[in-house]
Amino acid sequence: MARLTLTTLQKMARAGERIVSLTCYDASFARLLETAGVEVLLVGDSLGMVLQGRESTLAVSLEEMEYHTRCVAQGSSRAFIVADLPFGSYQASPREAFASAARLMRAGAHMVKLEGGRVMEETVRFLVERGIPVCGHLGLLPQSVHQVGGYRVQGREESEAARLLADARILDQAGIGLLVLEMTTRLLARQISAAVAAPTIGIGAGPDCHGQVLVLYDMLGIYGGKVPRFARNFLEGAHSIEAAVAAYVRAVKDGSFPGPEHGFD
Ligand SMILES: Nc1nc(=O)c2c([nH]1)NC[C@@H]1CN(c3ccc(C(=O)N[C@@H](CCC(=O)O)C(=O)O)cc3)CN21
Ligand SMILES: CC(C)C(=O)C(=O)O
Ligand SMILES: [Mg+2]
Repeated sequence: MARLTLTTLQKMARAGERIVSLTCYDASFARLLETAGVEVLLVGDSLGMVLQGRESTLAVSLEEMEYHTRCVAQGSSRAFIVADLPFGSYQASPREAFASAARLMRAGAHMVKLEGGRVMEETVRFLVERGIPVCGHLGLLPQSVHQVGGYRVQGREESEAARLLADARILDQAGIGLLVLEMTTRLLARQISAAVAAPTIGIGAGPDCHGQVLVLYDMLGIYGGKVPRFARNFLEGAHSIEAAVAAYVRAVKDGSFPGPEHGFD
């Protein structure tokens, strides 16, 4: 089977077919996940928490992201690979972002993801104009955890929701190809999903996004730290890891995941 492209993902979203994504950090899981039907492999800086045991994503280096991106790319032939730009590798300037993004693309990513709204407008344009597809990330921004003061739901206040919706429009206009929405209210995620051209991929953002993503270790129930309420352990009741991932793929496709208990009103 041929490689999934951004164009195919965007067509799926427009046709109402939900996009299925999981985080992935190595070759063996890359093969297993895409064989089970996962379409987007996200090499997330969450690896700082689930692989390295740190309490935030801030310490993850660009070298580490390159290494894991290379591992995932080696094991994958079908999925669309998105790699996180880690903290400190892109915020200072569009040029810094381009240099970092180029390293992830050369490691095998098909798109890079960066956190932030209007402050990233110029950077998104700079990368996209130079041929690097960009995924936005709004809502809870784990790289800003010490500014926000914790991993909390975003957009509950009306002014905050209005700012996030405006940020989504700005990123969309700047040329993002996908948009991750993390830990927002269901209503805000629905409004953003209707307002932007880029397909939205939700994590703790309710069922109305164009797709869903979870941290792999959360959906297999093997993360030792605090597991967010929006995650579900799909290994429970499954007889193998492959079956657990297949159950996740089915649940996202048929809309049964996420349920109300995995979201925020
Ligand atoms: N294992 C793991 N799963 C994730 O989803 C994840 C990471 N790591 N690392 C990067 C970010 C950080 N995330 C987190 C981390 C903790 C909570 C959490 O503790 N949430 C509580 C509080 C909810 C609230 O205050 O409203 C929860 O019960 O969900 C949420 C998201 C999401 N991402
Ligand atoms: C949870 C996803 C969206 C992420 O950014 C990560 O895994 O780092
Ligand atoms: Mg991340």
